[in-house]
Amino acid sequence: MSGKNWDRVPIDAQSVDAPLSLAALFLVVTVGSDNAALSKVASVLGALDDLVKNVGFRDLSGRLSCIAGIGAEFWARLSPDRRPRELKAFASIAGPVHSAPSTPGDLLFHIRADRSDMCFELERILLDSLGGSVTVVDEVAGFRYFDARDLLGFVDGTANPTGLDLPASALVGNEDAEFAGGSYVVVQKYLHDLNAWAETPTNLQEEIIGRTKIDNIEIDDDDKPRKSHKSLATIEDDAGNEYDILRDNMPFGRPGQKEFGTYFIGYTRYLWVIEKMLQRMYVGEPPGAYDRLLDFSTPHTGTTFFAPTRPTLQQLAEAARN
Ligand code: HEM
Repeated sequence: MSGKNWDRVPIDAQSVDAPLSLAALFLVVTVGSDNAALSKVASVLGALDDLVKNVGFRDLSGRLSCIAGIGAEFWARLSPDRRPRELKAFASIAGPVHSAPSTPGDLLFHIRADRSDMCFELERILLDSLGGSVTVVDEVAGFRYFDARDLLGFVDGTANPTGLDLPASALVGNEDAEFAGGSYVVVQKYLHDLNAWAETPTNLQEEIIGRTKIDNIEIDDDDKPRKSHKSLATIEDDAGNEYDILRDNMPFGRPGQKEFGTYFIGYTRYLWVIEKMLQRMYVGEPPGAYDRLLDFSTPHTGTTFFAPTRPTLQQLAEAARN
């Protein structure tokens, strides 16, 4: 990882570094176009920490946390003059076989806890406070599944940065000093074709992911013409520096509806890193050799946000409330 300039997680960052939880809720909303909606949302954002405390204090061992992310369009309404350098709407991608859509979202709330009732309670109170000022466009309740596996049966999250690599990969640094400590967040809701996956022999599944299934060992495929998901998602610059992101993907589903999914969420210091991962997955490297994970996984949403530090969130809320 290049350009390390964090010697600790800054205390005013939102809870990007919260430990992977047993439950999560991903809530995406759009905000009404009138000024009343703007000022209502601003006042709720300003009080978010208190809302989290109200629910979180009822069981501290539940480790409730909530990150608010702001989309590019809504950011421009909150703060027309200052914006994080790379913030823009998710750009849809049309690969030779698979496409990634761009879908609306003004605000993301990434709620995590070790108890799903705490996630539920915070979402309920949050939406109650926001009232008619927002429209819910997507809401997904995720759960931790055996050994942190996704519904395809592979352990998901192993290569995440830890220790000081975490802030160095996930939090903006001095390259954009005004927004240092914030994080770009990209989400995509994927639905899987589990029948087709089940018919795929395990050795081919392992080739597609780039790790063994049972014991989660990396498979070296750097010299292969058809790269695995793991290799396509590994980003290096010309000098050989690797750029990581922080993922907190969660399985979700409704077996009765034959719905089986992975909610992808990535936090990154540089938005271009996730954009490059997506290009390599959808267009392929070399072009055409796209990520075969996509033959079994279809994205239904795609949205980009910026999660500013707590003081920046307060300032934005304060300015827009008046
Ligand atoms: C259907 C959705 C997805 C599933 C089920 C999935 C699953 C996995 C699994 C099982 C691994 C290997 C273990 C690990 O290191 O976590 C992995 C690695 C990784 N994935 Fe995904 N993934 C998905 C989508 C994405 C997307 C959309 C991105 C980025 C835009 C991404 C980025 C990465 C990265 C950076 C790694 C680590 C690569 C390394 O070894 O350095 N994944 N993913």
